[in-house]
Amino acid sequence: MLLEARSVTKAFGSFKAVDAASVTLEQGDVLGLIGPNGAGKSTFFNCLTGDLQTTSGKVLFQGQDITDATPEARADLGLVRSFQVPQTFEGMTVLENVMIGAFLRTSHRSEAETKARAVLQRVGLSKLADAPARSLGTPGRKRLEIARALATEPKVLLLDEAMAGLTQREVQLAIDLVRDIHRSGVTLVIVEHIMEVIMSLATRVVVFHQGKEIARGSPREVTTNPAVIEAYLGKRAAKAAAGHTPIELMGGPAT
Ligand SMILES: Nc1ncnc2c1ncn2[C@@H]1O[C@H](COP(=O)(O)OP(=O)(O)OP(=O)(O)O)[C@@H](O)[C@H]1O
Repeated sequence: MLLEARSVTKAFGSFKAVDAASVTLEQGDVLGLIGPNGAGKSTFFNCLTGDLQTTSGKVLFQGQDITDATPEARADLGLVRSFQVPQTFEGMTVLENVMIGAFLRTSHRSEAETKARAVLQRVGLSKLADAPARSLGTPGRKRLEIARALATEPKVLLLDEAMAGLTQREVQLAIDLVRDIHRSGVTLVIVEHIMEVIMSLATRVVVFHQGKEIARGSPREVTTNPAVIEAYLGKRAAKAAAGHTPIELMGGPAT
C-alpha cells in the first residue's frame, strides 16, 4: 500500500471538519475525492499533504508513519501536491518555477534545468520556458503548477481542483495530461468538482458529506448511489429528480 489514512479526524474547535476518515491508496490508483461544498474534502486532502495537522488518526506512506511530517518531508518521500490557486513565483520565468521542484532531487543547476525542460516538454509549456510566469493565463498556471510538482519526481501526486476555472476544451486537454502522468507510473489523488474529470480519470471514488465518508466505489457506482445524490441535492430534490441521470444532475455530461 502506498498511502493510508487511518481514522483521520480534523477538528476546528468543537467542529469536526473531517470525522474518522479512512482511505487507502494502492500503486496505480487514481482516487477521486468528491462531495458537496463544505464536505471536508480539502481539509482531508490537507491532512494527507501535511498542510494541516490531524487532530487524531494516522497517515502512513509506504508503511511509514508520516502523521507529523512536514509537507517538505512528505515531498521528499514522494508525496507531492498541487495547489488549487497556483503558487507561482511571479517574478521568475516558467522554467525557473519548475526548477524549484527539480531542486528537491538535485543541487546542480544544470541538472535541475535539464529536468525542468523535460517536464515542460511533457506538459506542453516548452515554448513558454523563458516567459515570465506572471504572463501565463489560468490554463498555463495550472499546467505550471503540475509541472513543478512533476519535477520533484512524485510517487503520489495529489491534485487539488487542478481543473477549476478552465473551459470545457481546456478541461479535456488537462484530462489528457493527467492521464499521461498516470500512465507514466504516478499514483494520483484528485479532489475535483467537475464530475467529468472524476468519471474520466478516477479508478475509485470516496464521497464525503459533513466530514464523513458516505460512499465509495467506482465513479459509476457512487454517482448512482441514492445517498450521494441526496447529499448533493437534498432529500426533496433527490426525490423529485428520481429518474434523471444522476451524473447529469451533478454537473457532469449527459450519458
Ligand atoms: N481553518 C478552518 N477553520 C474553521 N473551519 C474550517 C476551516 N477550514 C475549513 N473549515 C470548515 O470545515 C468544513 C469543511 O471544509 P472543506 O474546505 O474541507 O470542505 P470541501 O469539501 O473542500 O469544500 P469545497 O468543495 O467547498 O472546497 C467547512 O464547514 C468549512 O467551513
